[in-house]
Amino acid sequence: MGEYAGLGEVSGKRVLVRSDLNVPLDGTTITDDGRIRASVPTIKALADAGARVVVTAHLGRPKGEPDPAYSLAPVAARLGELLGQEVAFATDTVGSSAKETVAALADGQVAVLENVRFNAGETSKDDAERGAFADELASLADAFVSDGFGVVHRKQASVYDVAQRLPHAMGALVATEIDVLRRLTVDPERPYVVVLGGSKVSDKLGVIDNLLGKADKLLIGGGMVFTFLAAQGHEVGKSLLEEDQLDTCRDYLRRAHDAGVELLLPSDIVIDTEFPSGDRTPAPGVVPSSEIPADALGLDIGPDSAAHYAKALADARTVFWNGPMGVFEVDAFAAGTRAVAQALTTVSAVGGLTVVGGGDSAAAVRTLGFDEEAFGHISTGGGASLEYLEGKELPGITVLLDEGA
Ligand SMILES: Nc1ncnc2c1ncn2[C@@H]1O[C@H](COP(=O)(O)OP(=O)(O)OP(=O)(O)O)[C@@H](O)[C@H]1O
Ligand SMILES: O=C(O)[C@H](O)COP(=O)(O)O
Repeated sequence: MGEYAGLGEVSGKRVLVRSDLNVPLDGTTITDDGRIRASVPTIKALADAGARVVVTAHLGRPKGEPDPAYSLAPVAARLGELLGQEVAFATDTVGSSAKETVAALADGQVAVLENVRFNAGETSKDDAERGAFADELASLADAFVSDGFGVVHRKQASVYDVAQRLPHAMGALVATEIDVLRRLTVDPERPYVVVLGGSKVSDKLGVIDNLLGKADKLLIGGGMVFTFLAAQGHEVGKSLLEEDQLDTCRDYLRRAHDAGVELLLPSDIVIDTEFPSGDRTPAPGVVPSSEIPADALGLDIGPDSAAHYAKALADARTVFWNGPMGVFEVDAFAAGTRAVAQALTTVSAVGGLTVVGGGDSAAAVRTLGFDEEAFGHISTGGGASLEYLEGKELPGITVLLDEGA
């Protein structure tokens, strides 16, 4: 016998758990298992309470049909290691393998269903198509726990529609993440500094709109830098550039100035002539950010900028960081990311709140050898945490709070 908060007695019940197990893979090798580890407590609590736990999750962005490169099989195996118990794996999501696997579960056992995005209904914009797939998912379970914080900003069948079809509860991970992010939005201790980088530039520019009214300083790094530099009229060579966002960046620069928010751009850039690839030895150089050669591309913030950013973070009491400062996966372009991570640990050490959000940012702090405990909170959500900070409605959260659901 055992209960789960919000669901009551779950012993003997089939409980569908939506986790975010979208981890970086090199072939079938998981290069960072942070999201799997973060998903364990909810799955374990349900299994310990005697539930028959059915985990559904996505990996990458397959095109609505099976694609072996995106199979969750290696993830299920790793989950089994972390749970210390066997985890069954269904080779489809709602087909005969899923049905047989779920039917074979005993109380306290766990199964993982194959990548939910192998089904077109999962991400369909058509409510009926999504609903029909959610019906199939829901038929596998008696109750639903939403624990995939990294996907709560997606109105997708396994995140949103399924919650309308089953008794549901918020998982422990989602509850913790929301709790920390609330502390960033409701009266954050100042100075409040936000560091933004990474490569999903247009996805992330939107958050600046909202942060201009909230943060004291905004530090820009990663691929995001070059659209700002281009907006200032600089040559950016072959660097990542989103031409259609130039006006937006100009607007942000002007508004930051008017609002007295320090919007910092790097003064120097680490460049190379090619994007790093396995068979080529990097040939990094450093140039002022206003002098990027036409045949080069920017791959990290330069050493002067890294030192300047570390200084800008030194007196912060609250920091949110999303997106690496450079292509940290390659050592030659990791120094900027390392410097920012180091500066955050210093803020944490003197009692400030530091939050790292984003799959790659979280992976970066771990692969660069930092102790996770040196940060206040490492969020499993990239886009999700940004949309929360933007003040946007998160469908995967509102559906849980909706009494009618
Ligand atoms: N100057 C740059 N040019 C191209 N890519 C860059 C540059 N700087 C960083 N990157 C790449 O950005 C990627 C991470 O960006 P991304 O926006 O996905 O961040 P994230 O922390 O994973 O957030 P999310 O979880 O939202 O995806 C890394 O793989 C890194 O190599
Ligand atoms: O990696 C993420 O941010 C989440 O797993 C969501 O993935 P998505 O951006 O493909 O929806």
